[in-house]
Amino acid sequence: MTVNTQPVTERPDPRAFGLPVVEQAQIPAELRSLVARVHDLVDAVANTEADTDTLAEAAATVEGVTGRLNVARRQIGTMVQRDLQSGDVEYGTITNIVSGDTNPAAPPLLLERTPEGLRGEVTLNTVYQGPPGLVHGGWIAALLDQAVGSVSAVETTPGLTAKLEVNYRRPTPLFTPLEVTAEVDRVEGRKVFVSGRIRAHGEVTAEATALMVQVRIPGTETQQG
Ligand SMILES: CCCCCCCC/C=C\CCCCCCCC(=O)SCCNC(=O)CCNC(=O)[C@H](O)C(C)(C)COP(=O)(O)OP(=O)(O)OC[C@H]1O[C@@H](n2cnc3c(N)ncnc32)[C@H](O)[C@@H]1OP(=O)(O)O
Repeated sequence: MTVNTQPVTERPDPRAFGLPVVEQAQIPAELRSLVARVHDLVDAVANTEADTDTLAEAAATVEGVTGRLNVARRQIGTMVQRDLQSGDVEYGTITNIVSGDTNPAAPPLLLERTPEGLRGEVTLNTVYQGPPGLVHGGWIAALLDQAVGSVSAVETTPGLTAKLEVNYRRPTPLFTPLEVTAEVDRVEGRKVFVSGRIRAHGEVTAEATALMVQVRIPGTETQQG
């Protein structure tokens, strides 16, 4: 069910909360490349059995690079503005652990609008491993939290997760395309009831229901209840 209760023009601008906003197109290609290289680096480090000389040399190199990058850091809470294929505008935290554009630890999960809600595909490597060969249950919850939070933000207004219930139906495999979907089920005042699921090979491996509570937007308290 699509619940367009909030016209795009009324979506809150994070700048009104004092948060800096970066347009997605303004993220330098060089930073995107660095994020991808470091994403691969984390996987390499997690799995390497290289000799100790190589490990020591790599540690020194990485330490040096880290120092050079830390000379200029973003403000905490910096947001990224994304233009979805549907024409909608979405805001997200730029270092968001699941979807953040500049976070090498993010898989990342990229979501697009569908007639029902949001949909994305992601394949996870051993960095996200819990049981052997399987995705960590906390990461399954993180993917679902992100999907339901985003669908609530895109179809209504942004909120915080008040409650998230996850049912783990089947093991969720690594190195397998995972389809993540989410939709808004109903809205009651500031409460947005949402649901989401993860499928592997077309079969549901995990599903969630959640309650998002919309952030109070200054000047709209009476309309929001
Ligand atoms: C900051 C500005 C941002 C601007 C722009 C943002 C753009 C972002 C865009 C896109 C992002 C999408 C991606 C994100 C995805 C990830 C989401 C997360 O991981 S969120 C982090 C984890 N969650 C928390 O840390 C919440 C901690 N909890 C709280 O802060 C509060 O408890 C909160 C906000 C949830 C509610 O507090 P209250 O004071 O605003 O509201 P009350 O009056 O307590 O509740 C409102 C209604 O909800 C019910 N309610 C609240 N919690 C409930 C619960 N656990 N179970 C059942 N009902 C609950 C209450 O009973 C009440 O219902 P009745 O109006 O009386 O009918």
